[in-house]
Amino acid sequence: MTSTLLTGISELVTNDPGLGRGKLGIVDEAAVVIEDDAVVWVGPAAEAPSTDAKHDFHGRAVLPGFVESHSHMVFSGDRSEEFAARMAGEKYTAGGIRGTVKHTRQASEEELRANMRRLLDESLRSGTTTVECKSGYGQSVEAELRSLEVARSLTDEVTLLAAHVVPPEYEGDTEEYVRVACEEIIPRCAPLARWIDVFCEQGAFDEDQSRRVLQTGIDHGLTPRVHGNQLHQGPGVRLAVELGAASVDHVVHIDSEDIEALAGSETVATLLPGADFSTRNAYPDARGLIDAGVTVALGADCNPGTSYTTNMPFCIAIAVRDLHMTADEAVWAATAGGARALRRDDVGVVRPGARADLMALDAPNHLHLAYRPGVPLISSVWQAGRLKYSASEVKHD
Ligand SMILES: N=CN[C@@H](CCC(=O)O)C(=O)O
Ligand SMILES: [Zn+2]
Repeated sequence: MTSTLLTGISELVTNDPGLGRGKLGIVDEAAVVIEDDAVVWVGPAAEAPSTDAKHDFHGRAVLPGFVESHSHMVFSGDRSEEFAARMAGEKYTAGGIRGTVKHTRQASEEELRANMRRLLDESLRSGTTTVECKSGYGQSVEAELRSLEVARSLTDEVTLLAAHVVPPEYEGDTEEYVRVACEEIIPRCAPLARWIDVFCEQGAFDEDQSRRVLQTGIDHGLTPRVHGNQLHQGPGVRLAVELGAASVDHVVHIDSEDIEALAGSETVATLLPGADFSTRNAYPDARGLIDAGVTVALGADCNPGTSYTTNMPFCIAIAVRDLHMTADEAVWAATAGGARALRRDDVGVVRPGARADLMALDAPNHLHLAYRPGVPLISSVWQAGRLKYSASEVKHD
């Protein structure tokens, strides 16, 4: 077993208040020792133990890799025209998902896998080392099975989004599609997933239909997560809390009772500001949620309809500028918050025993993630103890 000392760290974000300052557990002039895929030591560089090898970050800030707890990366097709129409004044509706269902059903498994791999590589280059991925653009037994096979070949965090939209063959008969989802899709697909999700929204699935889908998933061993309150005030948040969901995601159109329900629960509120940006939706009341004691995660929500970005630093910048989160809150939400939303304690933190998922910034501290929006600050990314990405240098001839 080779031990490697990571040193030259101007500021280390550990997300463990027992290791350093504040909620981010910051250690200045820090070092980290990794062995195989795990962190084995964290502390001030001056106290670092001797190791077999050494890597110098030359004064960069180092953080845990981002934990993306909400993505839809198994799809085919392009909806740039829909985006352009929205920017020209059209409203986003759940119906746009059907176009992606059509293309995804027509694509080969290899095409779907190549597309997801491309998006995962893109995520990694912007610092993301853990990615949850949903099905939901198949909406038939065969197409959902294929989507889940693709997702689980590339990530451990796989979600069966059995009810994302009513597919064209059941148009006008949502009840019949919910029956198919509960009696056919979920029983066949559940062994391939960890989570069950539903789009609880006007134009998608109502409270009762969403409850049946989630409960069927629970009966088949899956843990619920919910798309709720994205486009309208509705029952999503309260349903998520009632069923003990790990997370309710979007939570834009909420009231004080929703906040109260979340504050007294184990359900994380996952904010997806990239989707609100690209749909010209309102932004969620992050301050109201955080100040009430709700655990908040940030996700990029990569999907072809509402948020075709994998870039967590972009979401952090919006969260700070427009959701009025502090940079510390936004960085925590994109790392430890995402881990909470996935009920994981081995990622989103840098402490002994955690998986060695780290990123170095071309910056002296984490504030630069919000302070320098749009700038590719990610200098290198380590996943499970291996250097997976290193930014190339500009050539000066
Ligand atoms: N809101 C539902 N699902 C996706 C959008 C899917 C789509 O438009 O293709 C989301 O998280 O924003
Ligand atoms: Zn989504």
